[in-house]
Amino acid sequence: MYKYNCLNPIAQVGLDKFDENYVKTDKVEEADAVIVRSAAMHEMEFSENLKVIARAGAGVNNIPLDKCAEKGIVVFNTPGANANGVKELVIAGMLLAARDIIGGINWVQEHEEDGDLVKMTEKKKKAFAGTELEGKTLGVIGLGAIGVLVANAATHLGMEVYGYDPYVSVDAAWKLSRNIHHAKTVDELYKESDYITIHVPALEDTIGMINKDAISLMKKDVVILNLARDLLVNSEDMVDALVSGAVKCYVTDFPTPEIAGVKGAIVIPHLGASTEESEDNCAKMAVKETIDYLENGNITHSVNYPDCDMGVKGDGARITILHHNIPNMLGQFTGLLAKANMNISLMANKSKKGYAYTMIDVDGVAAAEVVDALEKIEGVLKVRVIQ
Ligand SMILES: NC(=O)c1ccc[n+]([C@@H]2O[C@H](COP(=O)([O-])OP(=O)(O)OC[C@H]3O[C@@H](n4cnc5c(N)ncnc54)[C@H](O)[C@@H]3O)[C@@H](O)[C@H]2O)c1
Ligand SMILES: O=C(O)CC[C@@H](O)C(=O)O
Repeated sequence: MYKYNCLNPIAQVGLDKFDENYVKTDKVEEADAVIVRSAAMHEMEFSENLKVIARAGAGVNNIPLDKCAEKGIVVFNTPGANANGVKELVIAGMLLAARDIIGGINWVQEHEEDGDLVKMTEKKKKAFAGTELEGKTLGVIGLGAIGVLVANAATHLGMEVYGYDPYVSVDAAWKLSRNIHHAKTVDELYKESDYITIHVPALEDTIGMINKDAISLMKKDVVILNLARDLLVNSEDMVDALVSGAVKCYVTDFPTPEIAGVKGAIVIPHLGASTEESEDNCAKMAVKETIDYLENGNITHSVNYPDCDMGVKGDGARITILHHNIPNMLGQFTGLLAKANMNISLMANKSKKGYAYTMIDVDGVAAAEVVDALEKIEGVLKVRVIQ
């Protein structure tokens, strides 16, 4: 029996995938698995029992990845599961920036009781006129799951699109329309674009990347969209740019006291992934990853451990070992098993940066003293036996 805890509301269609071997608990300290959306986990203490954290979403900057890795907790996310929801909100954001749709709707609401609303409308509407997206240039920073969808969709709106991503995956490159211009530097993208949208994770080298220096390279009246993370944009520099008119409009999915209420800022309350479809997709993927890890030890879409898959566990025991990526670990594991006269039927070992994962299928059961001995090997972080 496994216990799971949800730190945020998670779509029921995903939780329904947990069968009778799983029970929901409100006590995070007794959970084997935690399913989370945006809840901040950096200050949390993790119990020895916690084996997996599944982020029903893409961004993982709310989770202390290294602390989890050191405690032998595998963290998953759900790549691409909410990408379409975000793409559609980016398109909406560009349209809201291009025309004063919000101002117009607000005006109608203010005058909804006026008897001569129809006549007033025809006089007033020029105040809310705008421009079209067709023919304008869009720069997309980050060509991952969301960036590719946004870039491709924008070409269908008749926009000229530049994409920048020095680390683009082969998979993403295959999906990218051939009409997208490849920006070799982000500065080139800044210079060319009427609209700029950013779709990168919050990392050391991306935090604050949209700052006064970057803005100084952009066209005057540029529209900037940030549905990725607030930290990517230096808010002080953005407020200055909106006030001076260097940036015409800043569309953000992250309300902060500095930016909310500034003229030219369109501030959305983190709704990028808040669609029925995205929430369902994320929940289903997060639960599937969790079950496969708990029951088979397989890792798919982890952000702090390597992916590693040996299929469905067979009749014998499966020993899984999370450990540091250092020399002679495999030799020590197999040596111990050989000494205990245990036969290995299947084995896999994968590494990712400083961490590694070894899966070993043995015939029969795994003796407790062997497990104890494995746990004592220096560099081993967690040993699990799935019987
Ligand atoms: N508003 C929301 O509700 C919402 C929803 C989903 C994702 N997000 C945010 O959007 C981000 C992107 O999501 P995704 O699903 O496309 O992720 P992804 O991992 O598929 O794509 C990220 C892309 O950024 C690229 N990248 C990394 N560093 C870069 C750099 N310095 N310059 C240019 N490109 C760089 C990577 O190569 C990758 O292709 C997430 O990390 C998350 O923070 C927000
Ligand atoms: O869970 C959410 O609503 C937001 C998710 C989003 O920020 C993400 O990074 O996937």
